Amino acid sequence: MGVKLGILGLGTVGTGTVQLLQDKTGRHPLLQEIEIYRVGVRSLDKPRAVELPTDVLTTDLEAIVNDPAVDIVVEVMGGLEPARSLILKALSNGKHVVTANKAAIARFGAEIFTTANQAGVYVMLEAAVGGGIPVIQPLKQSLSVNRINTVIGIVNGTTNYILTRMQTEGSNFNDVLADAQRLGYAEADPTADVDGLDAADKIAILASLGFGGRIHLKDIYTEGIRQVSKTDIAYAEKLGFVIKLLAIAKRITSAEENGGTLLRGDAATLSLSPLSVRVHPTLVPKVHPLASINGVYNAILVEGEPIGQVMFFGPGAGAGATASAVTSDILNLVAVLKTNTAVPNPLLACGHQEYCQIAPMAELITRFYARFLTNDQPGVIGKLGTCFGNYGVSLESIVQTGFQGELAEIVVVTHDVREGNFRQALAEIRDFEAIESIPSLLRVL
Ligand SMILES: NC(=O)c1ccc[n+]([C@@H]2O[C@H](COP(=O)([O-])OP(=O)(O)OC[C@H]3O[C@@H](n4cnc5c(N)ncnc54)[C@H](OP(=O)(O)O)[C@@H]3O)[C@@H](O)[C@H]2O)c1
Ligand SMILES: N[C@@H](CCO)C(=O)O
Ligand code: NA
Repeated sequence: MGVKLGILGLGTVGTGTVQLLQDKTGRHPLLQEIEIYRVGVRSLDKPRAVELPTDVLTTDLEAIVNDPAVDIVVEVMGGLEPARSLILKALSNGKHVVTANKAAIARFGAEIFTTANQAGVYVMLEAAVGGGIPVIQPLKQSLSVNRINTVIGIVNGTTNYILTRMQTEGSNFNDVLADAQRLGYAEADPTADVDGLDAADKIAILASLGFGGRIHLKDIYTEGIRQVSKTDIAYAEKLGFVIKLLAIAKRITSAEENGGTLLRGDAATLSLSPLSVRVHPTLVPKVHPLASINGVYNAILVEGEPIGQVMFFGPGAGAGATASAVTSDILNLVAVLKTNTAVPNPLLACGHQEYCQIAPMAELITRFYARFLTNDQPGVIGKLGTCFGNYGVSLESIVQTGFQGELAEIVVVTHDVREGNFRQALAEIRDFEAIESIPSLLRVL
């Protein structure tokens, strides 16, 4: 008997998934076991790129998740509701779920995984982060024995495309965004992408898997790329950096907490020490592996002990790539159904109960890049240096190369500093008579 799928949504990802399921030749033989039993959509009148028997397509999505014949529900409709309720209903009805919906998982993961565990079924979400890139299963399975220290990702293709074009063309954010929208690389409402919200959803999921606890989205510091200017991209270039929107989850070591030199903590300390989880544009040294990830591509760098660094790279979106992840999840579940074991596989299930402790941004130890517009007076650089010194902020470089009209432009890169100290220094500097404005402030990897 075949495994019956109820697919919710037949848009980009749903269509890609149906195409993959219908094109079995040369792929894994388990695909033969799968029947596309129902596909739920909003409108039956829309033209579709795939052919399905007439009784398969329906607008009654409730009926799909309540149908006893359906074994696996594939949620590729997106949005928060009714996606959340339909996932919960499917799980309560004893169906496994595959979803590509990072927004729903990042917000409702706690109730979704609790419901799945109570019902003894699995929620698979490989497509939710990094699209086609295998990163969820590697974190859950292949890397599970590692003590994860850092997960850093370029996890939003739209913003990486915009920043790459700004870099290569020397263009403004607004011009590139408008062009990206015209070409279909950015959505009409680009908020979730350009303001970093999509990346925050994704790093919440990755951090939860990497560090073994739940994450409150509200605890993630999130800054998008609207403020990144072509001036900063040009300065970064001169200083040996590119600007990327990074999503970062990092274990803060006890030594960092104490503001001291880095030491590797023991297991007990690591399990208790808080995380830094954040999304922001970042100056990345050109020699760093993430610096060369361009265009719509995504990459996720994981650093763990004992493995060291591993990087996952590939297409973070698109019909075929995302369908690859969705369909691999489906195959995993078909294998589970065929082996018919009553004992849940702890490497497939998500059993986190506790929430991770997230450190406030003021405690972050990082390098900073800052650009100042000042009146061109004697002693300004000296005063900046002295004020930073008073707050324990050590400067790695300070350059004054350009002018913006009458105003001199001074760019500073710091050594590692405590963010709180740096901001205290900046508050004082803002009041200097010679300082006109501080147009940019970016963290440096
Ligand atoms: N696109 C990508 O490359 C990509 C990559 C990774 C993850 N994802 C995730 O995958 C999910 C789907 O994305 P997508 O790009 O495929 O979206 P999409 O093209 O907008 O397709 C959404 C589909 O869901 C159906 N739908 C939506 N709301 C519905 C409702 N209330 N009732 C019935 N049907 C409804 C739509 O029906 P109609 O066709 O009748 O309108 C459509 O078929 C999202 O969670 C997204 O974040 C997408
Ligand atoms: N909007 C997302 C799509 C994949 O989640 C991006 O730009 O990467
Ligand atoms: Na993925």
